[in-house]
Amino acid sequence: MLASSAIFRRQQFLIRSLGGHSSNIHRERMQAIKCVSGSALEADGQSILRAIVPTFDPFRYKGQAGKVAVIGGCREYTGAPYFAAISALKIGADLSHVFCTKDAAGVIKSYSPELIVHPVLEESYNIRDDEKSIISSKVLADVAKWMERFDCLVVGPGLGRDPFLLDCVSEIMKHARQLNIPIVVDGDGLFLVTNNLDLVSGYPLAVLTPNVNEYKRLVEKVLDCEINDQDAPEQLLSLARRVGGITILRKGKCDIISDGETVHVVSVFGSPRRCGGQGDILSGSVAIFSSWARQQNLATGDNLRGSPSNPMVVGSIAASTLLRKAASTAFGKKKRATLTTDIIECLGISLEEICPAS
Ligand SMILES: NC(=O)C1=CN([C@@H]2O[C@H](COP(=O)(O)OP(=O)(O)OC[C@H]3O[C@@H](n4cnc5c(N)ncnc54)[C@H](OP(=O)(O)O)[C@@H]3O)[C@@H](O)[C@H]2O)[C@@H](O)CC1
Ligand SMILES: Nc1ncnc2c1ncn2[C@@H]1O[C@H](COP(=O)(O)OP(=O)(O)OP(=O)(O)O)[C@@H](O)[C@H]1O
Ligand SMILES: [Mg+2]
Repeated sequence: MLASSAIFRRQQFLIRSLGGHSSNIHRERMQAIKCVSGSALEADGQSILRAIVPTFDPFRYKGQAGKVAVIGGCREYTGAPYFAAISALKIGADLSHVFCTKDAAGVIKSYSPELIVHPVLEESYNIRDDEKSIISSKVLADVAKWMERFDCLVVGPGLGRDPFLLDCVSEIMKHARQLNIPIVVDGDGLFLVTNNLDLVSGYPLAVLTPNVNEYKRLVEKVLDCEINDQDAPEQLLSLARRVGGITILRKGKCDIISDGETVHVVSVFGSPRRCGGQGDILSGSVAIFSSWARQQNLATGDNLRGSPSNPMVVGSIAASTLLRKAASTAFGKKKRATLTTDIIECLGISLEEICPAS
């Protein structure tokens, strides 16, 4: 049974209690939220993982376990899109694509023959002003012809901040949204979205995965205030509501997840190493887990019993739980030498310990 129902009802009550009043009662409720952070708000990530990971079935064909695409990878950053895309595969996706710049494509291909790499994005330095309009249309067409096949896009790992490239990515996001394709936004995708909130506002299939820095920019832009660590769940709830009920996974010592309706915390200990790339593993993981949660909802026409009703929230909890377990296992083996690739190598065994393949 997922997420002990008494705890879940209690947290639903606490969240419903957040009404934006400034009364003493409201203050007390805020205190209650603070106190339950890490207890009643703690998600039962392992049960959620067991509920959404598909069983092996000889009648399933390639693609049914998930097809994801990462939009990212430029001259500077080739590791981030690789980490996101390979993590989705290692968890169990059937196909993982990367749409990146021409400079990055050869490098990313050389990391892994498993990834399908499309060298379609362009940066300003490579094109003339009079070419921009035609190239922008071509970039969108090159991605759009694949789009309907994907169960989820991850926008942003290693994308860079070139203005022309980001304009093209905005068009890609608008197209994905028209087709109702879920979008996980991370890294430089968050830079883009924070300055263009309409790209995700009111889209229930969007998940933002900000780190401390990215969250600060988002809070300042949307709520026009500073980060409030005392009332972190409450602030995240307000933020997710303000952006129209999208899901936000705030990364940090505890990962906090909200869609403006519920708040969940994943605080199981991961690793003390803070090497770059762990957030990229997370974004690729959210993509595949939320796809599986969505598939289950669509197949059964129902929510997973006892778990949050929003598949994007379910996928975020699952991803955070697995990443932390894999990071802990990798650190147990490699200690100070633990790197992101070591954590990726531990994704499979960590998932196996929670939900065995047979
Ligand atoms: N191998 C690769 O290819 C990887 C590529 N990556 C890609 O890089 C791109 C940019 O992503 P990002 O994470 O470096 O950008 P952002 O969050 O703006 O940080 C920038 C700077 O802000 C600071 N800072 C950070 N945290 C802070 C804190 N808590 N509190 C205070 N300050 C803090 C810190 O700078 P410092 O102050 O230490 O000099 C940090 O360096 C993006 O595309 C991403 O996907 C990564 O995925 C890694 C692996
Ligand atoms: N202080 C911390 N203690 C424990 N775990 C943490 C801490 N900060 C982050 N994490 C974990 O590391 C994961 C990645 O978060 P992080 O803040 O490093 O993302 P990021 O900065 O976007 O990473 P990347 O280098 O890939 O861009 C999160 O899911 C979280 O579980
Ligand atoms: Mg990041």
